[in-house]
Amino acid sequence: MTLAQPESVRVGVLGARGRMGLEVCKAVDAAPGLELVARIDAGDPLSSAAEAGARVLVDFTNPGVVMDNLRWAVGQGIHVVVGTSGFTQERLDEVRALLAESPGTGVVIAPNFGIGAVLMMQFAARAARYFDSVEIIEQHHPRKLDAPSGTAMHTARLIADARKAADCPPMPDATEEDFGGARGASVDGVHIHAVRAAGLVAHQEVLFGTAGETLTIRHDSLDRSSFMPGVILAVREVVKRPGLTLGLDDLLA
Ligand SMILES: NC(=O)C1=CN([C@@H]2O[C@H](COP(=O)(O)OP(=O)(O)OC[C@H]3O[C@@H](n4cnc5c(N)ncnc54)[C@H](OP(=O)(O)O)[C@@H]3O)[C@@H](O)[C@H]2O)C=CC1
Ligand SMILES: O=C(O)C1=N[C@H](C(=O)O)C[C@H](O)C1
Repeated sequence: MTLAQPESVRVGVLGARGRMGLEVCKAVDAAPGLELVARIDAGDPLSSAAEAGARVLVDFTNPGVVMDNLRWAVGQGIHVVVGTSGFTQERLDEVRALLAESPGTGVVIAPNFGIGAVLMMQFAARAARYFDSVEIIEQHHPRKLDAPSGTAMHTARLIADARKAADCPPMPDATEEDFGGARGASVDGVHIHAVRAAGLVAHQEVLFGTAGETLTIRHDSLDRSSFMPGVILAVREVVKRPGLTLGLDDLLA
């Protein structure tokens, strides 16, 4: 008697020739139970993913095209794992509205698939209420298109929410003159400083300060392989989770 094998999950990668896309194709190819059926990059028709029978698409493209990809995929009932940055509240609301029209379809959007980065964000949210000041310094390779990074923006929002919930007063800051953005970008009241330099991959520090002490929480992605366990976990989970899942926190719980 032969036992029926569970069918493998057919996966397509959008942005397949990019820095992340190349790594994701390798990781999907090597993952038991997943089958890489489509590698799609700029200029390739999205319809080739449907023709290849992709059940899940992984998107590592760029903030300018990711919403079109999502509109198409969710319209087809194809689950999507999104790593691409650039997700504002308005964009997330649009994704929720798209999903409401396509019950049963799942989308996971994670600002960062690195386990250490997920923990860094959780720890930062936990610490936020206990310090007078907090600023974020993110550092990336110079070919990154967006600044601040999606991870830094998400961290800032988590910190702002935690401080609001704890009724924290505004952070002390006497700056009156700021020549050309020296204080960085303010996201929900949290300052983010974006560094771009050759040799870097993806790094972030969250610097807390209060009377007589500081706390620095730092995460470094030294290689893009750091993101792969999180991406593969999301591909396996998205087929079981209709609707929008934001971040990896629920998947790791
Ligand atoms: N969530 C996470 O953990 C991580 C997220 N990221 C994010 O992922 C995104 C990609 O990063 P990275 O791989 O470094 O970027 P790359 O520029 O190396 O790769 C993006 C790829 O997408 C291609 N592309 C552009 N338009 C389309 C389209 N319409 N359909 C399919 N492919 C398209 C690009 O082609 P072309 O160059 O010709 O335009 C390029 O090959 C960024 O937003 C980055 O911030 C990155 C690392 C980790
Ligand atoms: O472009 C990158 O490289 C990265 N992008 C993501 C972001 O914008 O936060 C995740 C990670 O920082 C790497």
